[in-house]
Amino acid sequence: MSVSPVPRLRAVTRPLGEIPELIELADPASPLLWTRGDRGLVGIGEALRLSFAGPRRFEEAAAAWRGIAEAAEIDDPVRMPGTGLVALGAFAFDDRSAAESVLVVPRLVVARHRSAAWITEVTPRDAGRGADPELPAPSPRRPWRGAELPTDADAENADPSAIAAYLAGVREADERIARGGIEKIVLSRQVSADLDADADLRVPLARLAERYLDCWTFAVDGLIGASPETLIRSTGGAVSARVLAGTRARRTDDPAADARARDELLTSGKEQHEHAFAVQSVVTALAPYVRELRSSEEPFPLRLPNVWHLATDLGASLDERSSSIELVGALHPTAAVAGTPTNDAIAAIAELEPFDRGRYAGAVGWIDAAGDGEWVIALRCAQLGEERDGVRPITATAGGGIVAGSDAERELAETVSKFRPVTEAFAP
Ligand SMILES: C=C(O[C@@H]1C=C(C(=O)O)C=C[C@H]1O)C(=O)O
Repeated sequence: MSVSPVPRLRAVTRPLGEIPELIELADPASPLLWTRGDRGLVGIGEALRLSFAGPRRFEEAAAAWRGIAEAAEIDDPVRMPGTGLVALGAFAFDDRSAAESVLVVPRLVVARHRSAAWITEVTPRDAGRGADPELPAPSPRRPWRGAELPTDADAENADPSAIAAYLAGVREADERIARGGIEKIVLSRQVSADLDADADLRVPLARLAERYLDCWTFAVDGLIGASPETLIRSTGGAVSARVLAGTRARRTDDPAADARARDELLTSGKEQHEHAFAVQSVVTALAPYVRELRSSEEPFPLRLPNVWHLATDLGASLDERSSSIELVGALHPTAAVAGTPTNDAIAAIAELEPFDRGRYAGAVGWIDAAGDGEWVIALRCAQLGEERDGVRPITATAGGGIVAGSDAERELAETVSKFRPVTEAFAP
């Protein structure tokens, strides 16, 4: 999409004297949120929405955003990451996806970074200057009835044909890998349910943010989740990323079994090998854009409430002023969510997964006028659809990397663990 004429926006940021409750300020029906621990931002209303599709979606979004940022008048005495003009975004996984990729500029942004808090109002530049933005009152909580996402094969409303298709896909992927030429294919499956159309989406967001402290909890255009995997964080020339690959379910009921699960993950040759693929794919994609790329020496165990992951953190200095969306475009899709080699893995996913991933395994995050921002891989998430007959469909997706010797039933069990953040967040 080309944005012409370029919208001319004014962003006015002012410090806040109190620390706001971000989630409470979110719109209960269409929240815009990005938060982790004592930092984050909530968007209220929309000043501008841009939509992109196809193989050039990242480039087009980066170019459109650069034009909008250059044409904007920004009054920002606070000057921290996320002050001034910001957009939240969500990008589809596949070049051929029917799902829109979007950048949304909220009309109001309320944000905090540790003990600092601020508010930003965005208006058209030609509208004239108004009074300073004021903190709005949160809307009252609505009743919550939730939805039961049938992730277990033996759940009452499970879809046996979808589970059979997933298992057949994993076996076929394993055979293709055994024949050679392709090393890893990430396969996923979907589960759906209906949610009351007037459900208060602050309920699942508060649950995710409270439980998944090491994850970014997000809500952008109906995509809601809490992801542990930082695709790219870019602030003032410093970039970082967190690569995950390798998973074991947590055994929180039995500390000794839980420690064994962690140790097995750390010592498994298969998991270490799969992890190395994923790290290499990020290093190769990032290398042309950065200097002084460094990584944690060995993969470390990342403990989440539902799973253990093998994790590697990367850090580097940005070479030129590439925007965070350009970096996302260069990195996507990593081996963690597609496989290796990338193009063969993407083709295999299109053949073996009987659905469009939409924004699952795409990118979700935010960008500011300088191009800085934070983006995660859209994992542990669900997409809400449009209202029909008083309900909104909710579809969650989870998957895992299939490599030589993967076992289909174990992979199925792993998806159940990966669905947990979302099933528990949306539960009654
Ligand atoms: C594909 C997902 O997760 C990815 C796959 C992992 C794996 O195969 O071990 C681990 C973390 C993520 O990179 C998902 O959560 O749906």
